[in-house]
Amino acid sequence: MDKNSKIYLAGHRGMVGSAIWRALEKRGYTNLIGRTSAELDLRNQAEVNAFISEEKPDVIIDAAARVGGILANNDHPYTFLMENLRIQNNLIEAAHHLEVKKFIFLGSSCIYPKFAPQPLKESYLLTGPLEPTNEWYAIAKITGVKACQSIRKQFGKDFVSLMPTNLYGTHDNFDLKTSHVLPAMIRKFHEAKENNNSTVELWGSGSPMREFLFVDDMAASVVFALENVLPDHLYNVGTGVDITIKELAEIIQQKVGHTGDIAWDSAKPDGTPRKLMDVSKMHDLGWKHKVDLEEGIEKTYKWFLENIDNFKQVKM
Ligand SMILES: NC(=O)C1=CN([C@@H]2O[C@H](COP(=O)(O)OP(=O)(O)OC[C@H]3O[C@@H](n4cnc5c(N)ncnc54)[C@H](OP(=O)(O)O)[C@@H]3O)[C@@H](O)[C@H]2O)C=CC1
Ligand SMILES: C[C@H]1O[C@H](OP(=O)(O)OP(=O)(O)OC[C@H]2O[C@@H](n3cnc4c(=O)[nH]c(N)nc43)[C@H](O)[C@@H]2O)[C@@H](O)[C@@H](O)C1=O
Repeated sequence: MDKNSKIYLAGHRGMVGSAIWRALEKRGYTNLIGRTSAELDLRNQAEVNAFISEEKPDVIIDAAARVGGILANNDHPYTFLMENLRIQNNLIEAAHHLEVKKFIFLGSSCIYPKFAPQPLKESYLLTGPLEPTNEWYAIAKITGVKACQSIRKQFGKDFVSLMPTNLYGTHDNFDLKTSHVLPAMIRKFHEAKENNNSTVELWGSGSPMREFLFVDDMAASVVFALENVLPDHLYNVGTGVDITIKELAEIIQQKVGHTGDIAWDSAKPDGTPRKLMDVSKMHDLGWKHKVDLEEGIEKTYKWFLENIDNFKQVKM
């Protein structure tokens, strides 16, 4: 990939988008473009078409989406289904008409069936029912995967989908109503420590298992997909290692230095029992994560402390 290629990074201010932007700059890419949602609402097809036909990017990376943790997904099914369909359809269609050289779509591990064998292979897609707490978001993401696959099949274009496992890291969402579990735990344990070690309330039973990938490793996988023609349309991106939510809580509690109790709120959903990725396809091509969970949590907690006064507000 030519370092002067014009790359439009949709969602460049998000947790993942900002990490991809940093990774591309570090790698020497000089012609990056990004727009905030206030500047360009990707749900609006006319705005997207006008922007893409004016800018004519060589590459589009789609890291823009309506994103949230288990409760936000469960409580706002229409928003997660329709906003994601609109954003990705507008980008994919505009990219197809413009004849971009490459399109990279980011999905999520929740596309796989709730009770699929573990670890999850890419071939398990559409082999069983989805996890109900995020089936709406998952259906939007599956549609994105299929749109990219169909463009490859019908027109031979280089559209590729990466399916990240649960991500976390710098620029994460620490809003407790909409965040994912890892940033929520950092904030809850930190605030409880500041509050003289009061009890921390966490959701569900603590027994579900999750796999966590640090966001800079995710960004490296996107750069890898940009710089290589991947032979297939769909690739899992993760560490291949998972832990229980209870074990995660114990690690974060210790890193943050909280010594109080944990209470598990059984009125909140557990979600899928397990969704460990089989990452052998990406490993075989040469990408592998570098940051282990403990190091990633330390980096994220450091960023949390440095940015405690400016967290993003997420409106649902
Ligand atoms: N976080 C995670 O654990 C996981 C994330 N993913 C996927 O990774 C991608 C990035 O997620 P992440 O960085 O965590 O999410 P964030 O919420 O941090 O960022 C989302 C980005 O999307 C942009 N966006 C949202 N709606 C619109 C819109 N209508 N018009 C224009 N831009 C919009 C936002 O722009 P702005 O800031 O300008 O409003 C923001 O930059 C998504 O596709 C997500 O599904 C997959 C698996 C796990
Ligand atoms: C990336 C992925 O993210 C979402 O799926 P999820 O993995 O279930 O999301 P989560 O990170 O919010 O929760 C993981 C586990 O952790 C438990 N948990 C405990 N205590 C808190 C807590 O305080 N906050 C949150 N959010 N969860 C908590 C929680 O009950 C659950 O058992 C999808 O909707 C979808 O968006 C998607 O693809």
